[in-house]
Amino acid sequence: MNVENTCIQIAVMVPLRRIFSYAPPPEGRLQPGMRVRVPFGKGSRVGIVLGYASCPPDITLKPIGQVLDAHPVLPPALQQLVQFGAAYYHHPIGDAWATALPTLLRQGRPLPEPAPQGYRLSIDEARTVPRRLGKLQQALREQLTTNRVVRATAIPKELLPTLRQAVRRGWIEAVMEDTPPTQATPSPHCLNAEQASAVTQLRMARGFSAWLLEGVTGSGKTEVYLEAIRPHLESGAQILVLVPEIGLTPQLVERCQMRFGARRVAALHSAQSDGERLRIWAAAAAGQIQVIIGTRSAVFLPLPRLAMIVVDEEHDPSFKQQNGWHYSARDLAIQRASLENIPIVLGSATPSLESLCNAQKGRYRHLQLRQRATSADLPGMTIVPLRRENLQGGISTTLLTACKETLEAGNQVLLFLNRRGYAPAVLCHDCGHVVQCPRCSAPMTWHRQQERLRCHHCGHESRWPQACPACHSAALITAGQGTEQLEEVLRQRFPQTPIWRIDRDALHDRDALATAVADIRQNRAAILVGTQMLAKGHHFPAVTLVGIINTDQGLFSADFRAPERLLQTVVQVAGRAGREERPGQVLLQTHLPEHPLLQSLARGDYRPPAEALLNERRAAGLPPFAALTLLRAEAHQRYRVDAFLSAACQCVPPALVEISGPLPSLMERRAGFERAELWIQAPNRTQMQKALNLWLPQLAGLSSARHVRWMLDVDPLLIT
Ligand SMILES: Nc1ncnc2c1ncn2[C@@H]1O[C@H](COP(=O)(O)OP(=O)(O)OP(=O)(O)O)[C@@H](O)[C@H]1O
Ligand SMILES: [Zn+2]
Repeated sequence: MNVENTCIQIAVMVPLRRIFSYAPPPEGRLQPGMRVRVPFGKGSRVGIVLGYASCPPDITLKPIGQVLDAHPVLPPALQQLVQFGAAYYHHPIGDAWATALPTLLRQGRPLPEPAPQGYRLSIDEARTVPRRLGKLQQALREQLTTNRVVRATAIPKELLPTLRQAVRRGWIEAVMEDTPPTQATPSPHCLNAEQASAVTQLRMARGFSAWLLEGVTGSGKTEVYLEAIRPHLESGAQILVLVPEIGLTPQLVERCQMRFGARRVAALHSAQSDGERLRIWAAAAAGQIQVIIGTRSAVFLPLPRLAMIVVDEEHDPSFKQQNGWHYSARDLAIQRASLENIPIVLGSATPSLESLCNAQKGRYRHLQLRQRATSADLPGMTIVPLRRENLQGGISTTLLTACKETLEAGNQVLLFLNRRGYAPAVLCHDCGHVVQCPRCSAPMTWHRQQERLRCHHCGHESRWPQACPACHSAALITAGQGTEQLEEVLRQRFPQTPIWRIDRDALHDRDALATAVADIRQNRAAILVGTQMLAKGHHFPAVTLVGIINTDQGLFSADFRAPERLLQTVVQVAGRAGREERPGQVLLQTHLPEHPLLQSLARGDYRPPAEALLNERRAAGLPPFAALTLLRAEAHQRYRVDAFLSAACQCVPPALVEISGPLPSLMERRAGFERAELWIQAPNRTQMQKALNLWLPQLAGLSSARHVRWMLDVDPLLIT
């Protein structure tokens, strides 16, 4: 007789592509989404209950070690989201769960009880209160009433033990949720017609719908989000705002707190301690926080009364995780909105080509803000041809003159250069040899302040070489400029002017950036030199001149998305100029003044060059007009990488996809690993998924797979 056994399926938090079966505990039924500790290998691991299944009777199952939760840690919709994301990006389910949960929960710590918001006398106080009250009890009772919640912080410290005892006895009750809901302050501005129309449409949205809010820099997109979410907050609902970087959270948190009250708004990001993150996570999950502003992983935050999701700067590549689970938080946010049947808004001045395409196809509703919200005009853009120009530290005379005039008028200058360090390369003046990272196929960057050569890819460091490794000459020189050098040149030219350098070396953390931003806003004439960090979302009222030092970097890259990113960066950086009364101007330094992309960009609008790039993608059969996946392999020996990729090529399901490769990666060597990849192209995502589902089990079974590290990047964003 063939009697089937029941087993329980567990996503164990390890990077293995399989689900594990255990014997169910004798009593109590476990629910999907609960954490358990299970015996695994020689030790134990935390895992997530996926469900019950039947298994053959001849298998002996190990019992589950310990049940960690009384309830699922994520609600059903988010369990589905993790499941979907693991399947779509073909990532091990256990590791996907580990990524979705805060570190302490992943380690098996108990879910903290959320702290009560306040206290009141319970309704049957008359029945439960002791007949004779002590002095402290009397004092406590005088503080409280039945119909009003008194905040925990308002109760004197010496009464707290008495309070706890009273709660246990039942004559005082702890209130977990705030009532009544927020009284939000309306916008201090009178919204213009386009803003008002966007707000009206968003407020009317019911059920799932995706909206692209395309608004030029300074058009008041944030104001639109705030006004669109206000009625939700007033009715007690929750809003999730995803931002690409923690650097952008402080200003947004501050703006939201001013409007909706400090306690209603919180940020969740990687700079917080594990304990702090868990506390915020639990408070949000208990419905105590109404607006949560977070980076990538906040997309998995449980929010019982979620009414709308906002993804700000949706074009930003930081939404895509670059290691481990390669998920796009923006794309999963859309999936989440659909699962929870709520609207989602993607906002940007420079929408990604994917989102533009979705808007054109009618998959997203398109909202546009074509004018700046203040009376300011968008800055004019001028191309500065560099050929034959006299350059000082990479700055042309034209740009230097413009800096001088701007400073003399008491305004601020922002110079953008997306390269940290003093110089991006060190080379031999005699033989031309470039000093390479010994572990990567990339030159070392010179950091003069620390007197170190550093590899920006693997972190390898060394001293300035005593002689050229190739010809032993001592004539080593730096080549090219980084922000450190730019700062130095400017200090010589403008010794009286305050200069801020804003990059990861100068400002280590979020607080340093926030302080710098605040100082800059207070100051008059000043120069800001910075990388990407400076480009995003900041509002500097006194900046009237923006200079882009090295426009051409993005035109030579082998990454097919580089021109799109160049376009977005230039428009975003340019958008920092002339945001208030004083008009702004932007100077683009380039060796390729006739380049059609730059010509089109210099006319000021994002859309025409973006459309041109979309046409190129269509012609080349690249995303968003096709689905793309990368299979990358790494090993210490190149032949192992090639053997695996060639074998992988052989078992591709025919006719579903097209394969190019094996091709060496853009960085052929990184951190000591040889790297190569296959490019898999399909006409659409459905076909791609079909092919990957057939292909992946075979890949894992290849004997050559044991000698390489391999990973799939579905919808790759940054090609490295
Ligand atoms: N209707 C309005 N009238 C006047 N000022 C406004 C209005 N709406 C927004 N502003 C102001 O304009 C400035 C820019 O607004 P906001 O930061 O919302 O723009 P944004 O589109 O999000 O900007 P960016 O994308 O460039 O970072 C802010 O100082 C804001 O207070
Ligand atoms: Zn390196």
